[in-house]
Amino acid sequence: MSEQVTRIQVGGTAGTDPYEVLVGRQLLGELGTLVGNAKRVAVIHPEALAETGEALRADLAEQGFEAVAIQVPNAEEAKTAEVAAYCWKALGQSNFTRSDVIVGVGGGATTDLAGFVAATWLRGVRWVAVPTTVLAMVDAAVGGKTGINTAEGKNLVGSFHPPTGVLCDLAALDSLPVNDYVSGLAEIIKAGFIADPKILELIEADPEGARSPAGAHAAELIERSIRVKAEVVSGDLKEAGRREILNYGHTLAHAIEKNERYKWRHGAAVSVGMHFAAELGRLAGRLDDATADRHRSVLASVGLPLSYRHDQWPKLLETMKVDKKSRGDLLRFIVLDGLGKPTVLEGPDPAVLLAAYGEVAQ
Ligand SMILES: NC(=O)c1ccc[n+]([C@@H]2O[C@H](COP(=O)([O-])OP(=O)(O)OC[C@H]3O[C@@H](n4cnc5c(N)ncnc54)[C@H](O)[C@@H]3O)[C@@H](O)[C@H]2O)c1
Ligand SMILES: O=C(O)C(=O)C[C@@H](O)[C@H](O)[C@H](O)COP(=O)(O)O
Ligand SMILES: [Zn+2]
Repeated sequence: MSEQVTRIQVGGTAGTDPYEVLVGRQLLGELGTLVGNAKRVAVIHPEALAETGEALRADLAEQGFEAVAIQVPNAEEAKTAEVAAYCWKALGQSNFTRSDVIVGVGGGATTDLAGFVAATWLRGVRWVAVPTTVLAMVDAAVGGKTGINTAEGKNLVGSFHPPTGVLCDLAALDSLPVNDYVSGLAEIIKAGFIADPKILELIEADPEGARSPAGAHAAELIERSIRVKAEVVSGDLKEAGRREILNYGHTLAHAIEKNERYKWRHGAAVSVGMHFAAELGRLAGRLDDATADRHRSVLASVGLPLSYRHDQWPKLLETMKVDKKSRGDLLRFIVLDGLGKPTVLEGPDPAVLLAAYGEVAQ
C-alpha cells in the first residue's frame, strides 16, 4: 500500500477549487507541476529541515524557477506575527507577484504559517503544502485553515486559504522523533472517534505498531484520516457548521497549549482535550460509558497523555472563552452522542464542566 500513490480529492463543491492530497513516496517530482506557470517560488521551511528546504529550492531552480528558501523557527515559534512579517519582507525583496507560488515544507506549524503568508501576501497567492509530520499530513496541511498565534491565544489570526495541492511523502516520517510521530496519532484517533471507528480498531489491534511509520498500518491510518478530513472540509470550508466536528478535543487543548506557552506539542494537548471532551459528554448524559472509557484506553495505549494540572482550571476556563466556537458568552464544545456521532454541546452547566475537568486533573 505504501509504495503506490494514493490521490484524495478535496473541495470542488460549493464554489471551491478542487485539489488533491497525494500520499506515497518520491512525490517531489509532482512539485514542479503544482507550481505550474509561476516565475518565482519561495520555499518556507523550519530550521530542522534546512537540508530538505535547500534541496527543494535547488530542484525548483533546476527546473527554471527563480527559487528562494525562507528559513523560519521550528514548531510554534514560527506561528507569530513577527515571523510572518519576516516572510513578507523576503517575498517583497524577491519581487514576488500574484502568479508566484509559496511552498510550505514542514510540520503543521510551518504549513499553518506558510499558508497564512500565502493568504495575506498581495491578498492571496497560490501555495503548495509539503507536510513532513504525520500530524501535518493527516490534518494541518489539508483543508485550508491557516494562521498564527497571538499573546491571547492559539490560531487567533488566520484565514481560510486552501493549498493548490498537498504532497505527503511518507519517507519524510522516517526522520521524525517518536514523540512527534505519536503526537500526530492524536489527530488520527480524533478522526476515529468522530467518523471512522476502523481507525480505532487498527490501533487497538497493534498499539506498538501504530507508534511507528514502519508499522503495518501506518499508510492506512494516514489515508483514512485524510479521507475523514477531506470529506468534512469539502462540504464546509469556512466552518459554517459541520466542520466544527474537527475541533473535537481542541477547546481545552488550545487553552493548555497557551498555558504551556506553546511548549507542549499540539497532539499531546489534543489528547488531554479529547479525554476531557469524552468525560464532558458522559457527564452531560450524551455519551455511553464504554465509548468514554475507550478514549482513555486507546490514547494511553500509544503513549499519549490523559491528564493536566489540577490547579489550572480557572485559567483554562478563561482562555476557553475566546475559543473560535464561542458565541458571545456562550461556551460551545464538540462532544459525542456515540461513536462516530459528533455534536455540539452549548453552554454546559459550569458544575458539569468542573466535574469533567476533575476526571482529567492530576
Ligand atoms: N490548519 C489546520 O487545520 C491544523 C490542523 C491540525 C494542527 N494544526 C497545527 O499544526 C501544528 C502542529 O503541527 P506538528 O505536530 O506537525 O508540529 P510542528 O510543526 O511543530 O513540528 C514538530 C517539530 O518537528 C520538526 N519536523 C517537522 N518535520 C520533521 C521531520 N520530517 N523530521 C524531523 N523533524 C521534523 C519541526 O521543525 C518541529 O520542530 C500546531 O500549530 C497546530 O495548531 C493545524
Ligand atoms: O480543520 C479544522 O477545522 C480543525 O479544527 C482541525 C484541528 O485539528 C486544527 O488543530 C485546527 O487548526 C484548529 O482550528 P481552530 O479554528 O480551532 O484554531
Ligand atoms: Zn488539531
